[in-house]
Amino acid sequence: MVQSKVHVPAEPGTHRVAGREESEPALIEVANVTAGYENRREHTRLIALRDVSLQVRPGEFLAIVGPSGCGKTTFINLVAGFVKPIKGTVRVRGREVTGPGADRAMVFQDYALLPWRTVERNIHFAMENRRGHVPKAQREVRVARALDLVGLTGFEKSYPHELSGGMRQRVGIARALVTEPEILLMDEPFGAVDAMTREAMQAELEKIIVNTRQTVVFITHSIDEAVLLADRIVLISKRPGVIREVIDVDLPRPRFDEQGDVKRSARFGEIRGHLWSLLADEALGAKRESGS
Ligand SMILES: Nc1ncnc2c1ncn2[C@@H]1O[C@H](COP(=O)(O)OP(=O)(O)OP(=O)(O)O)[C@@H](O)[C@H]1O
Repeated sequence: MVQSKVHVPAEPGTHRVAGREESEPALIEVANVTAGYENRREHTRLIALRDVSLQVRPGEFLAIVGPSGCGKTTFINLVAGFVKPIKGTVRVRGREVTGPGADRAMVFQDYALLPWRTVERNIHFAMENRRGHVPKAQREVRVARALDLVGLTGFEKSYPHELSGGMRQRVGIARALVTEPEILLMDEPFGAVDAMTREAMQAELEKIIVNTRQTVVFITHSIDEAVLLADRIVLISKRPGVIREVIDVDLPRPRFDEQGDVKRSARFGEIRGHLWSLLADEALGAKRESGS
């Protein structure tokens, strides 16, 4: 495995968010994982990730970036329990992941809402399919709280087709939050919304996780989004994916304010520039290999 940790020196006065110190035991532990997909018809196997090891601390916001097809979704699906490793182990709180569980919830890029259900019924749906019965009164309270967190109070009776893309994605986030999972897995959640909505949703997500203190694994194709949201950024190189670099983002929080100070800071520019050059290098490497 190629795993280096670049040291982009920290600015004096910046600090880590409480509860995210290096010494804390890992919440998610991915150890020497190789994962891929069988093609039964052709008796072949595609290796998507090779010998990946990574630990995520409780309350940490981890962003995953890398070229298309490098295995980002495969990584998140391993943690979700949708994909099983060929080699290695994935553990959450020390217990091996053998399938999906109530401690993890996924937010998908395409919202994955049920069109025939109202907003509140879509959110209830997440609790209907969980082991461990939540009493009805408590379910109502949880739905109201999740809607409040994503700023959708008042839209309980609306149907998905009556909402904008950004609002639909907020329903997707509320549906993940309502089960009160320890870990939020987000696969390019803002990829389908316009730039303005995306910024607003990034700010909202930061507020939510400050409130809930959830651990987040977040896939994005946007360098700015990764730097704005993450405590650490993992760069996966082209297939078969290996971890090329892990970057600490030591920008102070909250990172979203009316003046947009963080985005204008020299430190933001430094980290962004570093990530850009790594990704450009990946893209050039892929071009060289394909001979174009
Ligand atoms: N269900 C599947 N069956 C077969 N191959 C798959 C399957 N899912 C993914 N792959 C392959 O595994 C590799 C990694 O895919 P993955 O979706 O994890 O990449 P990604 O980094 O998330 O890509 P993107 O950024 O384009 O979403 C790709 O070559 C893809 O074609």
